[in-house]
Amino acid sequence: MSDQVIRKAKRRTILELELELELEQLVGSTMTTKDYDCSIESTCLLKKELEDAVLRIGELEEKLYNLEIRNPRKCSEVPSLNYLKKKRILVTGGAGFVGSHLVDALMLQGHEVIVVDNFFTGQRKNVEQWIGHKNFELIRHDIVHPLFVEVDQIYHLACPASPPHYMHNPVKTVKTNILGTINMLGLARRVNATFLLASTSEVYGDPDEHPQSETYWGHVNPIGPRACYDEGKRAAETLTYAYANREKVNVRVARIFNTYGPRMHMNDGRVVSNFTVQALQDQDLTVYGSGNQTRSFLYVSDLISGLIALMESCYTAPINIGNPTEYTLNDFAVIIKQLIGGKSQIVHVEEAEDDPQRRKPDITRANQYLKWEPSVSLHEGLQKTIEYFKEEVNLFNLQISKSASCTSL
Ligand SMILES: O=c1ccn([C@@H]2O[C@H](COP(=O)(O)OP(=O)(O)O[C@H]3OC[C@@H](O)[C@H](O)[C@H]3O)[C@@H](O)[C@H]2O)c(=O)[nH]1
Repeated sequence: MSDQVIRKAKRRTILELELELELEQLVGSTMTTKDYDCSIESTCLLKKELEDAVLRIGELEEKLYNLEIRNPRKCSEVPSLNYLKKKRILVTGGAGFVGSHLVDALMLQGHEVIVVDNFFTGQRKNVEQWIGHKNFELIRHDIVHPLFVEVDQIYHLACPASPPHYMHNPVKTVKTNILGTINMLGLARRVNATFLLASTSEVYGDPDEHPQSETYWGHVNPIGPRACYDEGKRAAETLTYAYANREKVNVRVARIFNTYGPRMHMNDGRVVSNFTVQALQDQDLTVYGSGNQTRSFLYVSDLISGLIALMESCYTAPINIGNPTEYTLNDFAVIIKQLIGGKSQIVHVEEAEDDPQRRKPDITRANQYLKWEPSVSLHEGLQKTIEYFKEEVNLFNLQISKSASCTSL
């Protein structure tokens, strides 16, 4: 689906919300006028009628949604591949931020894609452009339970990736990484599928080697607040190579560094979404700790090309996928502020526990074996991300004023 079509759909939603809001304000003002003339009973009656109408609208919206699912929508054109080239591909976590961009790319190549997501952080709207397409299937399923599907490739992305999200339920995060990965590796073994694990730069912990190359073993606090994710992904890597060595599963391991772009959730909690949304709302940009810690930021389309190149390669050892241009968080806050403008100030708040102090990928391997390197500059990637968040913030503000006007009725 093109950016233009997405933007058009969003504009339509905003327009619809604006209309609803106007209508509600109109009804509200009618009520206030009537309030003076009518008895308390008639006001209550009106309120009841309005509540019934809201319920009815909800029912109709649900019916509309079901109809939309039954009637195939107009999806983007995809090439028709012959049976030798066309693959059946499972993407776990395919309704998430990264997963849904991967799904778009695979669908646009003409493959059959099955998305499995438990919708903890994934969102149906990220993949709804494909619902009804003959090459696409969406399954609500939690991969801590086994899954039986026939596929040629598995991209295993399922797991919350933002620190506040993965810390929210650490036991569940560990279960997803261990039981979920065992289930997906078991599936890969049964159906002889190539398995790609979305691992992370967090396996290096708070690194004492810089930049981080794949041969570095890491520096992780095994009982700290980040351990559920860091150790979970380390265990997932261990399982992946155990299945590769003992069960002859064909595996790939991508160590993904900080990635950003459209479809990040407004409340994602990671720095790109936090700073951008804060700046767009004229709120202070919250730098955790001194702001001297560093990160390097990869635009999501670059990550997707790296993941696909890895899956299609024969390279089985872990490989870093990230952008090697490093920024301090202080500098990054200034960049966001300059791009967005507004009245926000940059403030320093409490440091996050066990926050890695320096992070920058060594991408020599990706360069050498995948001929991959990032192609989108930070400036270009941030412009696209800011445009996306502008629309999200507008939508959010409309929803807030809508619910405020409902409550005041
Ligand atoms: O509002 C904020 C949010 C974050 N930060 C800081 O910004 C830096 C980056 O934080 P993020 O939460 O975006 O991401 P982190 O680097 O901590 O973790 C990420 O690492 C790589 C991926 O695998 C995961 O997406 C995620 O775990 C940290 O130093 C953090 O303390 C702020 O200063 N302010």
